[in-house]
Order: sequence, then structure tokens, then C-alpha cells
Amino acid sequence: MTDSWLTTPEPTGFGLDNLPYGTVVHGDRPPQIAIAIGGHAFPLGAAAEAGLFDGVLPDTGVLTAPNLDRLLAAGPAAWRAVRARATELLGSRSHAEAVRPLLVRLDAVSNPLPFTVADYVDFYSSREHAENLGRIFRPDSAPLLPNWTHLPIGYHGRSGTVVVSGTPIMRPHGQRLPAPGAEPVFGPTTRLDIEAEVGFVVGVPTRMGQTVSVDEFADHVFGAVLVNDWSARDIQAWEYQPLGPFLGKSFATSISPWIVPLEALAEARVAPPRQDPVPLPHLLGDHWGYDLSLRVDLNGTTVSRPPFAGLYWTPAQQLAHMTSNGASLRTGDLFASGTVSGPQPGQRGSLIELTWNGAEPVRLADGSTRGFLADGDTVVLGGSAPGRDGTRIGFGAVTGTIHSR
Ligand SMILES: O=C(O)/C=C/C(=O)CC(=O)CC(=O)O
Ligand SMILES: [Ca+2]
Ligand SMILES: [Mg+2]
Repeated sequence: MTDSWLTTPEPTGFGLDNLPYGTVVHGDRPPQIAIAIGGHAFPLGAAAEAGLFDGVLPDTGVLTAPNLDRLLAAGPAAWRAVRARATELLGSRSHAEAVRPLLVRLDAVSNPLPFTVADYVDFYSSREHAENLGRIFRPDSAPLLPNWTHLPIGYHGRSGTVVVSGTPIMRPHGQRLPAPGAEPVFGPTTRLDIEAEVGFVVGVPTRMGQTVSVDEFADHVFGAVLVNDWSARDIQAWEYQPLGPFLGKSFATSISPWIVPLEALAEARVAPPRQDPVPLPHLLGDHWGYDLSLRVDLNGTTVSRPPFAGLYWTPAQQLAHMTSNGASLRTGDLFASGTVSGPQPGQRGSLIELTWNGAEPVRLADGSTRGFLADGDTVVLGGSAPGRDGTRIGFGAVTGTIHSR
């Protein structure tokens, strides 16, 4: 926040070098897009109507739209132009008089889903996570299947149940085996879990037959959000072979309301991990990882701090792989990294790993323990990245509370 004329009592991670985008509702005004700055939202619809973005984009409707769909589709040149103008408006004191009356405190707005989620893909790119799940689900086989080091494994999820932070999570019902070898029963999951992930939001679409190379990542991807891919482990374990996750993961996936633009993550780029074997050519190019630090809080107790930097497959490789067969992209496609787990036990991004399938429950600050989630539990995922000059780029948070139905 040091460069802005706005000051906030405590660092929010929403400084001038971040400027994440979301959708806000306040008062009687219909939803509009906004940028978060410090403890405030800067509504871009109102700003455009006040003439503050005149001449910045050929189509001002992009800024007065009810969500980010049109800005996502407008592409990198438009993203740069809006960001440059917002940086001027929020960074230079000469604009304070025009901007200040438009600002709304973040605690006075609600955040609808920031964009229309088109398709939703979930990868499986953390080697530590994949090995842990392999050991738990398939104890008699090698932890990694042979394809894992050759391509970013993923599956198509259910975009219609991607919800914004704060949306109540209904405990799913489904089939599970009450004991190994027993007959299946139907009822509420007894193994409700989280998955701490990072999701990337596609702006610029492609035609069918077109592919997106590793080098073209930034031509298509707008930014990143935190993702909690809620998972019912008992339903999953029974249903997943041979076609993969289905109802155990399709009931809800929560995302954080503010999309951090790729440009804000420039300082967070890190070299990708060494890949052995060297991937096939369609997965090679100029690519990088991101040094994002995640945090998982369960009812106010921090239970994990997953590091994103060590992920085996990078977001650019995920996108290249996802389009390598010629499948088209749509504006609003969301592809998530997969659960982020690091090598240390305190860095695991799911309860099934943290508690080793419930056998070693985690202890919370109130003295209670959890193998999996109980009704009434609240999970908050947070995240941040290094910014310029020692500052942090904040992702805000994605929260969800479990309800029975
Ligand atoms: O190994 C399995 O059978 C299942 C793995 C998962 O549940 C992981 C998944 O959804 C992808 C991810 O988040 O990494
Ligand atoms: Ca997942
Ligand atoms: Mg899900």
C-alpha cells in the first residue's frame, strides 16, 4: 500500500501492486465489477460512469458489465490498459478527490461469483499429494501410476457447482462401503474433506482444433484464485474406478472472490521443478511455477501451510495439455492445480493426508479433534505471494461452513 494515497491500518495484501478483480454488490446498485485496494472496493462500473476510464477501452460496456465475463474475453491488451489506468487512479494523489467518493469498504459489499464459470478442470499436479493418495487408496500398488510423470493428470469437474466463498456447503449424500467387503449403503458422507488448490481463470477462448502451447499461457489466462475442492472420500473411494471422481467431488467447489491478475504475480515466478523423464515436446516451452504460500484454517486453527512453488506440473503445462487434443477453451474456463501438498506433514492440503485417512486426527484450539469435517465446521483457505520490495500479494480467502441436509 506504500505507493497509494489510500492508507489502511493493517496490510491486506490488496496493495497497488496487486489490484485483484471481483464483482461487488452494495446498497441498491446491481452487481458491478471492482478492484480491491486495501480495505476498499473500487467499483469500476461507477468509475466508468464518472468518466474515469474514458478512452481506455474501445468498449466501455466491459467496465459497466455485471461481472468480469466481458473483461476476461477482452484479452491481454485490455487487461493491461485497465490495470495501468487503475494504477494511476489509485496511485496518484491527484485523483484522490475523484476516486474517494466511489470507494466502498470491503466489509460493506457482498461478492457474487466474479465470472460465469464455463468448464471446470481439476489437475493432480502435486507429486506429494498424488503419492499420499496413492498410498491411502491403493496400498498394494506403487504410489504413482506410470503415466503420472508423463502428463498432468486431470479430470473434468462440474462447473455449475463452483460457488463463491461463503456459500454454505451441504454435506453430500451418496453410496459408500461401511466396511471393506461389506454391501454399499446410501446416506450422508462420513468422510467430508477439503482440498487446498489454486485455480487459473481463462480469458481468451480458442477454436476447436486450436492448441495453446506452453509459451502462450499468458495470452489466454487472466489470473488466479484460491480453490477449495470439497471431497467426500468414502463416496470417492467406492465410485472412482474405472472412470475417476464423480459424485464424491461434484457437489461443491468454492473459489475466492478476488482474481489476482497474472501481472501481479510476476515477482512470484519461480523455476519449475526438474522433470524426469523430460516431457514430450507439447509440454515443453517457457514456463514457470509460482511461489504461493497457502494456509488452511479449520475453525480458527491453522492445520496446514501448503507451498505451491514445488508443484511438479506448472499451470502453463496444464493448459497446454488440456488443449493438446484440440479441445477449445471458453472464456471463464477454470482449471485448478489439484491439491497442493508439500513434503512436510504440516504442508498437506487435505484432511485425508493430514489425518492419514482419519487414523491420526488433528487437534484444534478448542481441544476437539477431527479426522474429517463435522457439521458446523468452517474452513478458511488463505494465500499470498511475494510482491515488490518485500510486500505481499494477497489472495484474500475462500471460506465454507458445513451444513447437514
Ligand atoms: O488418487 C486418487 O484416486 C484420487 C485423488 C484425488 O482425490 C485428487 C484430486 O481430486 C485431484 C487433486 O486435487 O489433486
Ligand atoms: Ca481436487
Ligand atoms: Mg469439487
